[in-house]
Amino acid sequence: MIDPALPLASAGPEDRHVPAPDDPAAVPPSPPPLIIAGHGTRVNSGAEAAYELVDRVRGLLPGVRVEAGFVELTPPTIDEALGAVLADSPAAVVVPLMLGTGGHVREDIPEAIDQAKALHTSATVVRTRHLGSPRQLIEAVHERIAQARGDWPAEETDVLMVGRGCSVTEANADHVRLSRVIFESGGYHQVLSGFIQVVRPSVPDILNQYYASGSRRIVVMPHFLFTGRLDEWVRGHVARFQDAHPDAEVRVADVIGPCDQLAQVVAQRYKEGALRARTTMGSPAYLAGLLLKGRKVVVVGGGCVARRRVPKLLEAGARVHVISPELHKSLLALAEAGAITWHARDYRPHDLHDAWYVLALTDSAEANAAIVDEAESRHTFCVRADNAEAGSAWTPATGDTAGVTVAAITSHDPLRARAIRNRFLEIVSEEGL
Ligand SMILES: C[C@@]1(CC(=O)O)C2=NC(=C\c3[nH]c(c(CCC(=O)O)c3CC(=O)O)Cc3[nH]c(c(CC(=O)O)c3CCC(=O)O)/C=C3\N/C(=C\2)[C@@H](CCC(=O)O)[C@]3(C)CC(=O)O)/[C@H]1CCC(=O)O
Ligand SMILES: NC(=O)c1ccc[n+]([C@@H]2O[C@H](COP(=O)([O-])OP(=O)(O)OC[C@H]3O[C@@H](n4cnc5c(N)ncnc54)[C@H](O)[C@@H]3O)[C@@H](O)[C@H]2O)c1
Repeated sequence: MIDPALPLASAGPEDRHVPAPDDPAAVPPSPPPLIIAGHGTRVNSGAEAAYELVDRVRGLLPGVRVEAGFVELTPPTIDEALGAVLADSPAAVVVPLMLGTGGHVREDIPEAIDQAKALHTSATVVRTRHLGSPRQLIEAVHERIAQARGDWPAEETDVLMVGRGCSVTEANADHVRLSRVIFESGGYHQVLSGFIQVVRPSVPDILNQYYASGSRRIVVMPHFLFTGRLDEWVRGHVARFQDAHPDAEVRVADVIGPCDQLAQVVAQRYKEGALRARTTMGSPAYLAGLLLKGRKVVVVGGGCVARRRVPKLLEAGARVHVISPELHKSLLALAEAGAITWHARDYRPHDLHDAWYVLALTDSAEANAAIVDEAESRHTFCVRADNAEAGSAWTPATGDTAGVTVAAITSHDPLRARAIRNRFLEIVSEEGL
């Protein structure tokens, strides 16, 4: 039976489906939006600082939609902010704006993501690592300590690094580790850790310990992102200590604040997450294994890209015709040996007659466009080396080992495909799979 709706003759190039500008296939996918997942605060200046940071991150990520959501106290909530972006985008990246790995990172933020995803089930949401203590934030801490220290020499200054304190041991241990890093990289007399809640030693514990050991110049560094209640509590402890010990001097450093370094770390986390979001979505290409044995393949252009691809076509047993006024040395050797057929001239219409697969590999955009047009009209898959989106096939990075061919294909990131292919090959031989 013949479906009357089907054309009986193959469509000419003029009938090709040209994607409309609003067709999602016509435009490259936009980068996933970023949700900065903060804690929230009752203190207005803290909330303002969080939004100042959001603006700074926007400056570092042009073209990316950047929004904020909060665990509590400051609107909107993380699931509200995430839900709003998922209404317009198939993927999003959530960066926890948290220094440590406490309950917010482990439970509250994942729960908020699950809540938003329940309403957007096909969405890809990547949650990145928390901020931790990368180089930029250590630098910011040293700057805050230096500002507070003023004219005190570093080696005569004792530093109290104040962490929030929580019920997750690893998070508290990370804070103690950070103090060690600050000590070794800052040249201070001593650096000890104290906590504002849940665990000890407390801020007064350490201040008293410092005093008892003879310290009289102490910088207290509230290791928090923005001003808020915790920061106020630290200042309260210090004021009481000062009243009781007027012969000691204690200077309280500023919190990290919405500085450039913090914005850079958030942007860096976002980029890691955006890469994973892409990975989760995969390449837009459908990967098939072509059995080319005895079938005609036309390669137009005989330069560097052809030199890389022709040997693989020959390994698959294809009858390779290369059309090109000049040939790369290694291809010339293949032509002389009779392994390929060389047509020593420019591409001409009808050159693709009888071809099963075509590669447009010239360095002329006009020639490549004409080749793709002819291939389209013949319904023959065609790679276009200078403009992948205009072709109808992409070449994966491939490699052979132990009776298997592995292939990796990305989306316009051939060097990454190559690196992944290489790792695949290593895994196959290392693990004897
Ligand atoms: C994997 C590999 C397979 C192979 O070729 O066998 C491959 N490209 C490789 C290398 C490579 N490609 C480029 C450079 C130089 C640039 C650099 O150094 O960064 C190098 C390095 C080199 O040449 O060493 C540049 C480049 N590539 C494409 C464009 C045009 C565009 O994106 O629009 C441009 C810009 C051209 C320009 O500027 O004009 C397009 C494509 N390249 C693809 C495959 C397809 C899908 C890949 C995927 O998405 O996973 C796709 C989409 C279509 C296609 O061509 O089939 C192979 C490594 C494997 C191996 O090492 O064995
Ligand atoms: N897709 C990829 O992996 C990839 C990698 C590198 C470069 N490129 C791009 O692909 C194209 C080819 O790259 P290359 O390094 O092989 O270039 P190249 O200069 O080494 O080779 C181009 C070949 O095309 C031939 N040619 C030019 N006009 C022709 C015509 N009208 N008909 C037939 N043959 C013609 C030339 O004689 C030459 O042999 C370039 O546009 C380059 O920017 C793509």
